[in-house]
Amino acid sequence: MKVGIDSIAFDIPKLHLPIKVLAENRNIEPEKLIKGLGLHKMSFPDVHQDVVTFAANAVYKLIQQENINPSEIARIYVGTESSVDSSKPIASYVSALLEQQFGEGTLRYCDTLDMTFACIGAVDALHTTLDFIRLNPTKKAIVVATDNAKYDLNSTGEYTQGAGAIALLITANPKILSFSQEVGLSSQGVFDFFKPRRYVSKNEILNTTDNPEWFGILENEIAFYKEQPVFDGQYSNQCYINRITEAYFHYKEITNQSGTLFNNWENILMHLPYCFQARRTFVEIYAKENNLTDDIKTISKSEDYLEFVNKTIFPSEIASGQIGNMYTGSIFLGMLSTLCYHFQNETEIQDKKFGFIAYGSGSKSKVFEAQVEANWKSAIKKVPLFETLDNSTEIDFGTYISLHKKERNHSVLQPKNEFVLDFIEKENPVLVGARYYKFA
Ligand SMILES: CC(=O)SCCNC(=O)CCNC(=O)[C@H](O)C(C)(C)COP(=O)(O)OP(=O)(O)OC[C@H]1O[C@@H](n2cnc3c(N)ncnc32)[C@H](O)[C@@H]1OP(=O)(O)O
Repeated sequence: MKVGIDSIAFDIPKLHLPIKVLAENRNIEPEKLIKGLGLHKMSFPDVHQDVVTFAANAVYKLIQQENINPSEIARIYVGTESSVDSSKPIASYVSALLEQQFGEGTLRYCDTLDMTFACIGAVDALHTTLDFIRLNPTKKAIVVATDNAKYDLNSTGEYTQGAGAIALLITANPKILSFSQEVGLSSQGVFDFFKPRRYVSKNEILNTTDNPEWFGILENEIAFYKEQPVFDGQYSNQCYINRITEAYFHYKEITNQSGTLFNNWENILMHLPYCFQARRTFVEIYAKENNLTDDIKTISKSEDYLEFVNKTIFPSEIASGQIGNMYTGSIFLGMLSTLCYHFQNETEIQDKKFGFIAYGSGSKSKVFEAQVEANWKSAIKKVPLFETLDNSTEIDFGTYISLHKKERNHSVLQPKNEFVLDFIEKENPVLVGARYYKFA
């Protein structure tokens, strides 16, 4: 029995800052970001948007697009590393919002859960959900990746920022992709990128320029939740390369393949923390598989490698360069970008294989395969990815800074037919920190 993705929907910020504007304001050569890292636009959430609204809107669109009876959804599993609460999962916010629209009790028998492992959490949610459908082939399940990839101002991560959610309907006999059961793995506990919970004094918090979100007061101390990670960029790249290379060769070993594994893949879908991460790192695997002994920089600039990248990796980069990092959603955004690219170009990819190379800091990589199914075109036709990107609204540098510092009281764009953040409770002691949402 085949199990995989039957339908896809997404929700992303409607605002972006052109990367050239960010570069000019940070005294960085724009060409470094555009030609060196492949960045064009950096999407940024409006005042009324957060990881809950992205997830709820993506799932709501998926349900409407496929005309699903919400009471038939057996599980909603969220992959995220931007949770808004240390106990209550985003999935429980999503099910409550769906019940607001479809009626109380409609999701009472739906299993809801969040999974966290940096950028690979949604791939973990996908794998456990594929197994669930293998055991329960008549059921429908949803996996949603949602994140806000927010970095400190002036950091090397700042130009890679982005946000949004991708929802996947997982069923037996799927229309779009069916997945292999085997998964290549590599994991090692490291500190390349993480988000420590910090307890700081009231003075420190009042003097910070970050405008962190507060969620609780412990006598003279304030528990402070910071959205931005602590990270070492170049070290995180090295961890990424080590893990993906080990997981790739582990997959090759457990599937008993002796030839060049990636030659079986029409496209390669990797975690893209920024647009060119895949092309800049896959070259290590490419060199090993082809027994190339030149230095990596020379191989990465070779005509053969560039031709290979254009065919296998470029389609996944199109959306990434316009949105930025989506953390858990990035690998699925690359997948959607690739499918929309083939649909637009009328390429026939039925029965072709995609290779997935996922990474989460901390660190873990998973490598696995999927096959394109017969009805992929009818399903992808419904997903307006490139049209949505073309309609994004440009903001200026001052607006970006005010959004980053949470200094604005009003949205830049008026919300339209979507779930929005209404308010966060600050007074009532038994509800302090509770987040309230509505459909606007
Ligand atoms: C979160 C995870 O998934 S872990 C894996 C990735 N880590 C992250 O995303 C953490 C956050 N990000 C970061 O810290 C940084 O953005 C990094 C580490 C990804 C990139 O670091 P930077 O120091 O900005 O860039 P770096 O020096 O590595 O690369 C710049 C590229 O632009 C190129 N470049 C520089 N100037 C120019 C120019 N004027 N014209 C064209 N290209 C240029 C460089 O040659 C280099 O490309 P190459 O190595 O392919 O030749």
